Amino acid sequence: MKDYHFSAVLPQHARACIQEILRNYLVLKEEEISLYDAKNRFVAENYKAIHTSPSADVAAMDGYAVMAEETFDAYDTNPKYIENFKTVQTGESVENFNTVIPFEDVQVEDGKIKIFQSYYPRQNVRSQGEDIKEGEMIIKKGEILTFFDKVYLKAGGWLCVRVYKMPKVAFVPTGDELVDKIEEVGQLVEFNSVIFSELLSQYGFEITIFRPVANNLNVLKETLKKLIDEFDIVFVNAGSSKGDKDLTHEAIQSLGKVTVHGIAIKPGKPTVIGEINGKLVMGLPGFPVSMFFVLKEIFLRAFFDAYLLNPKEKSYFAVVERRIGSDVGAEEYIRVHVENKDGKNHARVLKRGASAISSLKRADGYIIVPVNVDVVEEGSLVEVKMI
Ligand SMILES: Nc1nc2c(c(=O)[nH]1)N[C@H]1C(S)=C(S)[C@@H](COP(=O)(O)OP(=O)(O)OC[C@H]3O[C@@H](n4cnc5c(N)ncnc54)[C@H](O)[C@@H]3O)O[C@H]1N2
Ligand code: MOO
Repeated sequence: MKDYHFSAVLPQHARACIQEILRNYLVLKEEEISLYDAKNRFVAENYKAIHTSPSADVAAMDGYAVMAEETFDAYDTNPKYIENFKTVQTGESVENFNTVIPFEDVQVEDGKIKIFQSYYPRQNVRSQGEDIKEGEMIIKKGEILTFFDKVYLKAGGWLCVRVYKMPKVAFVPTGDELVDKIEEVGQLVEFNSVIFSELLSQYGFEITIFRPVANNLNVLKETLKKLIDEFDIVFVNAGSSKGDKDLTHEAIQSLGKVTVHGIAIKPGKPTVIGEINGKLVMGLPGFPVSMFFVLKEIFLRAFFDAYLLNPKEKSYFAVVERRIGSDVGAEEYIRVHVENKDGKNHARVLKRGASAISSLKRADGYIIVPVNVDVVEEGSLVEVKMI
């Protein structure tokens, strides 16, 4: 008789299993690419600024570079003529002067400039190294390149950057009911591939999405056998729990080894972690919200830790609007809408069902309720991880 019983390991154990499999075969390669192509990539080296910016004290306005001290006794009823000056454009070195008077503030008479006020030293001057100093750390090995990291790298003298080549991953949806467009009652649109692709492309994974595979053990096994040679990691979606048509566990077990079936998380419990020919194969739950959290909180966290990568994820703090109950025995991921009222962030819990993507669409983020916590009291301050 089929075993319908479901056990579950702690999330940290599941992550450790993923890391152990990965460490045995997957070394991240590196490549050097143009900064302009380095979208969502992790750098493979420390980067320090090669030059200082600005490289000298420069004018912040078009005008006349002068010594501020020569202007101190000038005011509107006591204008003063200055002979010692240099005409400068914005960004040009002020050389031996320390202040810039904008063109529009002076009158030029007989090769001298007539000024009507005093100026303080360094007025309208950008100091050497004000933005970037030679040798300053711009980005550390393992960090993801953000928008302004790249601007900073270019300003600091780098045109190309060494980044990690992320693994080639395959996404295989399973289920007879899945189609791209509904033509018959009972069919469902396959959209989990969009979640997979959007999420993993944020971190530069090389993603291939396959057409849905039928609920047939032999077909699934043949598919996995083929893909495991070509890809670094294979993800099978749906069929990961213990229904009669849930074949992921059996397919992986018969071709390799299953190390985890069931993780103490909610949603996302029916997850399979295994290996075929030494490579990681994961069975992700079919419900979209469950799949999202398994990828984000189990797979990606394990992956980033294994390769010392820092995705620079953002979170903020909010006050819980109403008491939240949670199951003891499962780490729970609760979607929240966050609103700022009277200068304070308030988190309101959204629908908790794992089948409805509307809760993810409306969510600003989610909070993590640890395995051993059953209540988060109203008014508690919680960390909201951004989606
Ligand atoms: N007897 C039990 N039944 C279920 C359990 C359990 O513990 N015992 N767990 C429930 C939980 S929790 C989840 S989560 C789901 C996930 O299980 P499966 O991975 O086996 O997923 P399926 O049943 O095959 O599919 C669930 C649902 O998701 C739809 N789906 C699947 N793939 C896609 C896709 N690519 N795009 C869009 N939607 C997809 C599928 O049509 C189903 O409606 O199991 C519970 N059952
Ligand atoms: O794991 Mo299921 O994902 O609880 O809905």
